[in-house]
Amino acid sequence: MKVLGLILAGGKSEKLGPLVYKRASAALPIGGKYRSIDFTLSNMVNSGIIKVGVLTQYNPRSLMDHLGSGKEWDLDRKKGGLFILQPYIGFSGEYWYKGTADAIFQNMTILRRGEEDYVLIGSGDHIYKMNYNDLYLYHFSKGADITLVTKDLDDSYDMREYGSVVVDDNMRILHFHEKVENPPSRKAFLGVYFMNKHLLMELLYSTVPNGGNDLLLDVILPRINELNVYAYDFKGYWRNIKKGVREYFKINMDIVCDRNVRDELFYENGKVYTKIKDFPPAKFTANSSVKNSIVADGCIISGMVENSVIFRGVIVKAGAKVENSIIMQGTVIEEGAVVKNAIMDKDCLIREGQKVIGDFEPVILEKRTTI
Ligand SMILES: Nc1ncnc2c1ncn2[C@@H]1O[C@H](COP(=O)(O)OP(=O)(O)O[C@H]2O[C@H](CO)[C@@H](O)[C@H](O)[C@H]2O)[C@@H](O)[C@H]1O
Repeated sequence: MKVLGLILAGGKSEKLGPLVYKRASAALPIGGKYRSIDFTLSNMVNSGIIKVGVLTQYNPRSLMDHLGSGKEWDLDRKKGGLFILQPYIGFSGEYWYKGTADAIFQNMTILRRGEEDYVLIGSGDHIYKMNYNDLYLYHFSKGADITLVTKDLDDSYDMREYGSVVVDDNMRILHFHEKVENPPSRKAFLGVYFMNKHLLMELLYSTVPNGGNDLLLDVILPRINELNVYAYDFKGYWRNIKKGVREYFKINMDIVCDRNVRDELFYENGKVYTKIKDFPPAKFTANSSVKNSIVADGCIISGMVENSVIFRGVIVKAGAKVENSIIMQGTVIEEGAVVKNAIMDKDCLIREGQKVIGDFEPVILEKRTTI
């Protein structure tokens, strides 16, 4: 069975503030060396998908730079491969994507021409590890037209931010309430769809030209009773960086502090692939002290680092302290500086003795800030 992968990566994620001023959320650095999109893209490749279209729109430069030819995911290939699907100016006008359905509709050629029978749609914002083969088997066993991946969310998620799903005893979806004030259940839609490609094409042809631009709200939900739409419960770790700065911070801290999360994301069901950069190994000098942290290649640590994620090429000089923080590539923290509860974007400079201290809400320093 051949499956086409589509990754929605074009939304503007306003809740991430300065972190997405210059990049798409799908390109946000995660866990010391990855970008957010690596997780869904690697899940697809690890599940045997060899053709993937990435739908981009908002701030695509660094995302495209990261994806390149797709070789890191083994997608630079003659059959299949990686397709970056950006809006374009055509003969009869400009075509910004007006929503998720419109984005796919405008790239109908990739659906029409491909030899795949099925399509799996995911998002570049989600951090999880999943083997989609189990989803396919489930879909066929239920005789489903469409299967949506769901999860029973605990109290650490605000259910008002998610689609809330009500199912019958057989997991067929009876009701779907999109981001409502009083969600009827804690079973949330995770933004992953699986269906027959020809069904998707039919649905798009009959919806998008009539002004329905959103895949969930305009294409799927109006037909939820008419089609067999099933929920597939995912039990593993799943979070969405798009939900805000705290969520982004939490995901990184989960990777540092929770062994189960690390095992699940990085040691089960295949690897998470990413763009490799040839930095030398990290160096810890004689007076450094590093506890419960991730430190990437190219770093030179002479100070103290605790409960933090330190990306490539960061320098923490003698006597400096970094605690509960995410420090992105190329930042320099000079002698005696203190950084606590902070997210520092790339190439910042914290001068000798300066303090950058956030509280429950981490303080964010934009790219190339000097303090
Ligand atoms: N014009 C465009 N072109 C290309 N890509 C675009 C796009 N507009 C948005 N996207 C991308 O599509 C994905 C879905 O974004 P949406 O804004 O449609 O929904 P959201 O993630 O808030 O909720 C959805 O996902 C959550 C789970 O995260 C569910 O609970 C909820 O029911 C569901 O609506 C994101 O990855 C986004 O970047």
